[in-house]
Amino acid sequence: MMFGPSFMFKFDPLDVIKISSCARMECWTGMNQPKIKGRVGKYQVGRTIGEGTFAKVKFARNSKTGEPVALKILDKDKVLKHKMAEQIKQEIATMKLIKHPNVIRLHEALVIIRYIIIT
Ligand SMILES: Nc1ncnc2c1ncn2[C@@H]1O[C@H](COP(=O)(O)OP(=O)(O)OP(=O)(O)O)[C@@H](O)[C@H]1O
Repeated sequence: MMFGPSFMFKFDPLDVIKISSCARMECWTGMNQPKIKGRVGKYQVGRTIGEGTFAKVKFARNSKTGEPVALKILDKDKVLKHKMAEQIKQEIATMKLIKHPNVIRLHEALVIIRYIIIT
């Protein structure tokens, strides 16, 4: 297959992973013996700690600082099916602005870039 100027890349903004401060005591007490199963960027990812309607939440640890975090992987198919993309984008934008000791801090939202080649 030849790739030329008639091809373009379309990034899908829905493959999102959210990294927040972890609100579970076990995240902090288990910090010294984490069962790390994989890696996403600078985060070492461990076991699943919760599941919601649209996402699975896993224990993770910032490999540079050692800080435990909650890594939330959104289920793209469910998000699309329930037309929740706009609401999730809005939630991310709002959470980034909130810095309060009693509110979970959203550290970052990573877009997992995949591409579809359009001819
Ligand atoms: N920052 C966090 N720290 C620790 N545990 C978390 C964190 N975020 C989510 N969880 C756990 O993961 C579960 C699923 O979270 P999620 O945000 O996907 O859904 P939910 O808020 O419980 O419900 P819904 O899907 O209806 O919004 C939570 O119930 C909680 O147990």
